[in-house]
Amino acid sequence: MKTRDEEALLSHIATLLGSPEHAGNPLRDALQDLYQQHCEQREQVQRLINISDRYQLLAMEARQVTQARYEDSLRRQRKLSRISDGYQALMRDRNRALHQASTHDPLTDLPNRRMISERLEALVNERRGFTLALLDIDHFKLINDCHGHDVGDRLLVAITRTLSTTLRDYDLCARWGGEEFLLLLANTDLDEAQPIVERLRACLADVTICTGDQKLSVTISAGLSQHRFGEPHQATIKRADQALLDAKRAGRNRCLSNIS
Ligand SMILES: Nc1nc2c(ncn2[C@@H]2O[C@H](COP(=O)(O)OP(=O)(O)OP(=O)(O)O)[C@@H](O)[C@H]2O)c(=O)[nH]1
Repeated sequence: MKTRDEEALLSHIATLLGSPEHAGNPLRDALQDLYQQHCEQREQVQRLINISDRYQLLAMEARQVTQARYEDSLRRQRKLSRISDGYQALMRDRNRALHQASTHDPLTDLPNRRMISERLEALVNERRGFTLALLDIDHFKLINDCHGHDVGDRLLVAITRTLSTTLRDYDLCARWGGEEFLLLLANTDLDEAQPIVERLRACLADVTICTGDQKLSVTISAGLSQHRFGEPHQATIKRADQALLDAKRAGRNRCLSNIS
């Protein structure tokens, strides 16, 4: 029954029950009880509906609070993970920069003494053959003294560029000291290394830089030595250094090999 019909019926019954005209009707008491009972049940149902509505409202509010908390925590987690990603990228960059700084020379960007020493030690441990060439710029002090340290630096960088482009991909060239470079020619014996270093010497002699209206170039001296199996790499370097000294003493601008 529709609520409006029910309301009309109840109102009609109430009118009937209140009318003195029906006071003696034998069905009046039964109708009165029925009316009473119906009204009580109606109130009870209404109370249940109210409780159920409140419960659903509370449940909905609880769901909304939970959802809001979940979204908030998700936002925080995303923010944290963005911060963590950024931090990790920063650490990666820092580590890369630190590694580069600890293994490379800042002026020329060539591998430094530490890096080539580690490579040499590895080659010795693996019992792989190699030849070393120690290169030294002739009279470099004169360049610094006559033209200044900045010009000396530019010349070092220009020489480095030619060294890097002239060598084979698998050779390694490191800045060994101020104006000294150490070339590692892996899997190469002295006979093969000599023409390579000679060619390099010729290329380096062609390197020029301009300062004012002057063009500057330099020559280099080189000492070569082949690694002997079983000896530490320092011994091979020492022999290359001795050959370099011989090249300097013999007048510079030449390559000499240590075959002793
Ligand atoms: N511009 C510049 N000069 C450097 C650098 N490192 C070392 N030097 C200079 O290189 C010069 C090396 O001089 P010496 O060892 O006397 O040798 P040299 O004048 O080249 O003479 P020889 O080796 O005997 O031919 C010094 O003047 C150092 O100051 C550098 O990074 N930049």
